[in-house]
Amino acid sequence: MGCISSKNVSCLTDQSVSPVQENVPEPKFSTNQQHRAFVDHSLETSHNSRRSRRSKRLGAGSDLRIGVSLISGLSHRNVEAEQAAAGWPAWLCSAASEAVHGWVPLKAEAFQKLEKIGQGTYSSVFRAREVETGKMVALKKVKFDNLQPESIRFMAREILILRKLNHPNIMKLEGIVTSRASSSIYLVFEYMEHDLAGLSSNPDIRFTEAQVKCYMQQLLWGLEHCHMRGVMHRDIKASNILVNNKGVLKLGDFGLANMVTAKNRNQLTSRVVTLWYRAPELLMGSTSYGVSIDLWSVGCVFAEILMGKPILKGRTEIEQLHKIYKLSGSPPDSFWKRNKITHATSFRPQHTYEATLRERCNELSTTGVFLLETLLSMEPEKRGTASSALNSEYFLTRPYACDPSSLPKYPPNKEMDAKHREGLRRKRANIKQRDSGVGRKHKRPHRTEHDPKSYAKLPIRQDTFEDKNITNDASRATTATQGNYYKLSDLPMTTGPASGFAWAVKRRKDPDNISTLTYYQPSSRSQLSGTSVAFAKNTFGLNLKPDNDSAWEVQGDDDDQIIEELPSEGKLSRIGERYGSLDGSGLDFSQREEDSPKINLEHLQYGKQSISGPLIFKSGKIDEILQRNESNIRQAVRKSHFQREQDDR
Ligand SMILES: Nc1ncnc2c1ncn2[C@@H]1O[C@H](COP(=O)(O)OP(=O)(O)OP(=O)(O)O)[C@@H](O)[C@H]1O
Repeated sequence: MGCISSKNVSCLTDQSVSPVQENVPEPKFSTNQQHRAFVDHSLETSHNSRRSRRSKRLGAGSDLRIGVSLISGLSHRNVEAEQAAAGWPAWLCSAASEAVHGWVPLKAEAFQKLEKIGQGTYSSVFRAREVETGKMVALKKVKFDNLQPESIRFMAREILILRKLNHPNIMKLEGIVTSRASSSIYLVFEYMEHDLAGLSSNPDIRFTEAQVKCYMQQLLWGLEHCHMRGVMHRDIKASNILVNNKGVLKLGDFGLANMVTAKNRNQLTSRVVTLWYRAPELLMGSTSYGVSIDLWSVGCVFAEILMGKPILKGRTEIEQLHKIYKLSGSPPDSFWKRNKITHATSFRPQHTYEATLRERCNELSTTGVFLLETLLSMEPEKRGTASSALNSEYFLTRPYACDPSSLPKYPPNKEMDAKHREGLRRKRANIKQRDSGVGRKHKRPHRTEHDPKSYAKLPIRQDTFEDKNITNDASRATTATQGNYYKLSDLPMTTGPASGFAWAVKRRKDPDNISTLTYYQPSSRSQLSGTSVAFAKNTFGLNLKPDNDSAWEVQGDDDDQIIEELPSEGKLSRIGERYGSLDGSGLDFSQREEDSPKINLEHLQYGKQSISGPLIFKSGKIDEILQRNESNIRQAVRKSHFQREQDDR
């Protein structure tokens, strides 16, 4: 698909600086050979055009690093003036002019905004009709603070990365809607009817092996393109994989994506990827990971479309890791020696786990199991690459991947629709329960299967550290012990009443004696994490039994009531993550992420309270923390509701 119609619009006005070949019909291919030919050709074109752009000293939008230096070579004032004349808002030109270089903004009147079709952590997505052509598009309203250059620059990073990519299996940015007077922007994408989360969770849809191969192949083609262009996606999950009615799959949401550069290789943040899809090295706090984290996520998606539900649904980082061990087997001794993991002892399970992947995927062909095992290897280097996955036996043996056009036309069913259905189901269940007078007081609704965001994002909600060296649960625990500091997230967490964590409620009832803070189980389905136990023991001298591995696990796959209360706190922490790599020096993709200054959430649009701010306090002030935390939770919930109302407008 080319640009939005050229009259209203305007993607790239200057074709010589176009980062992508605009207005070129999208290539279609259904075999690996056709795809390979496309990749070879596009890489060649890209290298040639880069060379010519470099020599012309133009082309800021295409090669991001070149872009930055070229822009800085030009007079910033001139560029800004030119962009302002083109209709871009001043705040955007001054903070991230390279993101829109060579483009002119689309006008809001060119689109008729229809219903809301998606709600992400950083965005609200609407279906819209392009007035002139009647074409359906998706308008993604990105959340950021236009008064904060850092916030603008990180929003702009998504634009720059999207402009760098050009592939039929990658969501293409078709334009940007804004105006000189506007404080917001909308990214314009082709409208996609489905996402893989919605399709795979639909009990009426069961994919054949040829269909699974078709989706997986398209996903891997798209990912191969990203990796070849040096882009790590860092948020691959079923809901970010969109599918249209022609059976074409596109990888979307590049909001957490980053470039792989020599400079940033060892300085990335580990707080990326939604928990259920997060690779073990990230859970262990790695800051020097590579594109193989995306392959792990692809493995999780592969299993999800085979099984109809996410395969690794942890609620905390440590529980996620434990579920991984149970699925892929605990790593051998050599793993710990070779990978030199800080605080390895905290991550090592007490028991050896045999892999259970084969049993869980017993309907999958041998070649499929082999590919899945490869993608879900504990050791990043054993996961291979997107290209090696595409060349695996799985795709080369019968039944071959079907042609996308032969895929059925599914009824609308996105992650969002699944949530709607779940909402209706809950309402009906509540009414029934109320009418029959059965059930607990204040019973909270259950979360849909496909809502990893709420709890998947929970564990990383408190990632603003006093000590920049603290990068994971284990190190938090250690530092806490040494420095007499602790974090709330290191304490045991159980389900409980809306007013706070169950253990916290129990603690309040007995405020004088902290050592009575024992393992709290009654109404809970979640239990203590191993790290929490060790931490509590070290810090408070508490004996928080049980001390076996099963304590890591949340019993059952059902939801956790208290976590239900926290979406906006999770949201804030994701914003913290996203903006956590700022150094105020512009859109330099090589900048350190791990060392970045703490994000000041106060300026974000959610309010002035530092909801997910530092939660490291001197020990002995537990009541203060509990109170503060509970009031933060309540505020976060109120703000989340308010924000949702605003977003819906
Ligand atoms: N082009 C599109 N067509 C149809 N729906 C879309 C499109 N792009 C996004 N959506 C819907 O909007 C949702 C949110 O979009 P997106 O994932 O880009 O936002 P985000 O704020 O980065 O979300 P997240 O919290 O998942 O990181 C998607 O899950 C999807 O259902």
